[in-house]
Amino acid sequence: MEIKKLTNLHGELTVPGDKSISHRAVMFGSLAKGTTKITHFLEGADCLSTISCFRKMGIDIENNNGEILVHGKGLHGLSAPADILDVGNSGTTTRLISGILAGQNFVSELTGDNSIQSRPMKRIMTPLLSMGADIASMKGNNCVPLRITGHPLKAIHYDSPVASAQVKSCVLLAGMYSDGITSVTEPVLSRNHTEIMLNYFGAQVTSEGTTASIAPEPSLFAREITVPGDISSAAYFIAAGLLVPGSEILLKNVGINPTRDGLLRVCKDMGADITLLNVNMDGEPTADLLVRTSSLHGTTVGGEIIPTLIDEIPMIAVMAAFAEGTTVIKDAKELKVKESDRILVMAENLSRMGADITPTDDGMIIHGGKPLHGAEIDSYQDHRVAMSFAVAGLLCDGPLSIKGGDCVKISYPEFYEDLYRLGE
Ligand SMILES: O=C(O)C1=C[C@@H](OP(=O)(O)O)[C@@H](O)[C@H](O)C1
Ligand SMILES: C=C(OP(=O)(O)O)C(=O)O
Repeated sequence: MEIKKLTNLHGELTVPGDKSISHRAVMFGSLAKGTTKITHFLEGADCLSTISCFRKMGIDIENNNGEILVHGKGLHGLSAPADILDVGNSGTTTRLISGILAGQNFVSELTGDNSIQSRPMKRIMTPLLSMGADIASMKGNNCVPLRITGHPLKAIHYDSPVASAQVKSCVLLAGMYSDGITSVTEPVLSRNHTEIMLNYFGAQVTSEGTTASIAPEPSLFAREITVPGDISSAAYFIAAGLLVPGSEILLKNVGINPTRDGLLRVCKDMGADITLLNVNMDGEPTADLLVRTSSLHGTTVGGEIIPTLIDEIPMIAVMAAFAEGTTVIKDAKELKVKESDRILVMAENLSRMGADITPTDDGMIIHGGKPLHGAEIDSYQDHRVAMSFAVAGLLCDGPLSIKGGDCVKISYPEFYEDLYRLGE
């Protein structure tokens, strides 16, 4: 994939629906009674994997030109899949569905692509096993393929060693099939879409600080859900709008849930000109983001903000390379266990472009402002890496190409079209 140069970016864009919220809408809609209607659903490969898994468990899911109808069958309405469930590339599908499968009255098996087969699943197996679940890694390496023999579970309190919404959600979902109140405390608050949406469907979920609790056996009822634009997808346009000279873009209806909006706070620290318009705080908060070219400087990103921008760190690393001064990213060890090792992959590729970047054990140090040249970038089939370097390619000197650039289909199938449209 060759990245075309753009002189400036102008106009309006509605980014696709939030990936985390799209997954959850299909899952919870499947477990609710009645028909859930989802608009602005993200038709990326990850969310299509979630749809395919629930179809295999007997849920009728219609896709009418992007409007999704999930004909839910209630908490105990799933049926045994005839076939192995394919989670594709999606960590969210794998970890959330495992919590649901642990409480069913049937056996299921999950598998996925090479990347997902090397991502850690012990983090969900540990709490599920302590709830009495029967879950095993079929290769004995704590990764997928997983085999789950469902049955009723014991309620637990789980002190999670990682701030992970996937772990938290897995335990809360298993808690729906348990014999009492199940709760999870995490070291730092992670995204809370599960808590918000399960309550909307009729479950009783409470949150206090970094602890979320759920009551068992909820009656979930079908809902209408409009998925906000994904701030993780908006991130590439925020960065491009800030960095490409003479740009002004309006990103419409972007989700700004405080457990997801860390990127906006970091951009502000770096000197960005971003104005929030039409802020709507009902349910999942949203706003239109007006982004204008700004001269950026380095910053330090670490601590409690990390889970609120974890998927945006590849883009922040590229922004830091074009900003003046030093940026330190720390407390972000989780980057090593995403679709690729995002610390090493960002350091390798940015170095190829001539950036001054040092990977560390839990992040990276970037001395920005050096002129960057084009290079051949390897995405390692990681969608966030590909999109971050597409933005870098607009700005560097000379041509930039991305190996495996079509992996953007995981979270943003129309990414290149949207980018080039704003540059016309
Ligand atoms: O719950 C979710 O929807 C997600 C949680 C995060 O992962 P972790 O829970 O592993 O931090 C994030 O990186 C992922 O893209 C989506
Ligand atoms: C880490 C990501 O997703 P998942 O964990 O669902 O594969 C991501 O989208 O950046």
